[in-house]
Amino acid sequence: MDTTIEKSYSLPSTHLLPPWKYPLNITLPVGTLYFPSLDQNPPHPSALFPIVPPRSVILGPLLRQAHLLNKLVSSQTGSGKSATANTILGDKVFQSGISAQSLTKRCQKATRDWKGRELLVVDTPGLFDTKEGLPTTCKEICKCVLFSCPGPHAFLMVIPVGRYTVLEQQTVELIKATFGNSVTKHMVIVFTRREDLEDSKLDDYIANAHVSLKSFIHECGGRCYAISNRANKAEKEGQVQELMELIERMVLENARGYFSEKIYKDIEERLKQKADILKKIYADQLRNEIKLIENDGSLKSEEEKAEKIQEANKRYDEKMKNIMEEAGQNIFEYVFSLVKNTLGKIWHRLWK
Ligand SMILES: Nc1nc2c(ncn2[C@@H]2O[C@H](COP(=O)(O)OP(=O)(O)OP(=O)(O)O)[C@@H](O)[C@H]2O)c(=O)[nH]1
Repeated sequence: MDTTIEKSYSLPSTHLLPPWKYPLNITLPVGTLYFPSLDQNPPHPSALFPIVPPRSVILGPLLRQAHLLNKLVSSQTGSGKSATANTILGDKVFQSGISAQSLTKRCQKATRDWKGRELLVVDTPGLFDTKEGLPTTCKEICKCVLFSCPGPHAFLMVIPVGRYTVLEQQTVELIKATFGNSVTKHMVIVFTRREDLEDSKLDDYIANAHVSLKSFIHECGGRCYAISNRANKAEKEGQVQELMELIERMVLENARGYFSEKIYKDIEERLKQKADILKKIYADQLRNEIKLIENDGSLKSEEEKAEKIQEANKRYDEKMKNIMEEAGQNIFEYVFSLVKNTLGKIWHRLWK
């Protein structure tokens, strides 16, 4: 299985994928799957397939609340976002474990080849963590947004079985404030610690759940799934299959669309514009460089010139390979101000 991870900030390479590839993005605590629309021009790689599969899932550490949980629920650790991401990725890619503090410090993404599809999972750290503060939280959300641009197919809200406190409710409020209310149309609730249900069914658990959880499930169109990240490998793969089927149904219900509201809206366009400008700059640079080499009197033989030109072409190719990442870095401040403006309005109200 091909699993890769990038811990530092970089953009997903979806724009550069050959047409036969279609990645799936996942974000943990809130996971998101999105399908590109078929009339996209040029069509998104995944739009080229008759049955459009989820392209990206963000398995949602969109919200990390470890410090708050520590206040209210002693010895409470993470909800299992990284563990769920690892289950989906089929490998221990992200750090997961018992800790009084959030283990995941930075937004990170990893991809997996799953049944011929590229699955992109975004794991975010301490988001909405007041200990980190608003600027750090905004920065991590920005990375998450850029990782999953032009928008994820699904947000996976990861909650352990037996827990739905005021913290989870606040988290949901924050997600909605950041991404817009329609985010729930792209949301699946993933209950971790499925084994704690023992002989009970998830339906029975939900039937007896607190009204606030029932209402949240209803908002998410009844989409929920119980997962055990402690299951053996074969069982985990079976769970991933079921979860993906659920996500695919949701994506089809959403007219195969990925989540592209609010903050995602013009980011894709800006990314493209910035990338086009950079492409032009680098193409001009290459042309000038080649001209200088051709007219360089100190280079005696044609072989010498050809070698220099080849080197210049190589440098150009390298820049082109990283063009989307560079474009993302260029618009980072813009995305940051978008997120900060939105989140700043509710941050102090929710976390006071
Ligand atoms: N029994 C059981 N334990 C689980 C399950 N999922 C996660 N865990 C455990 O719960 C603990 C926390 O899981 P993480 O994946 O680190 O949780 P997280 O939400 O990413 O946590 P932070 O990154 O610290 O915020 C770890 O010890 C996991 O092994 C599950 O389905 N069953």
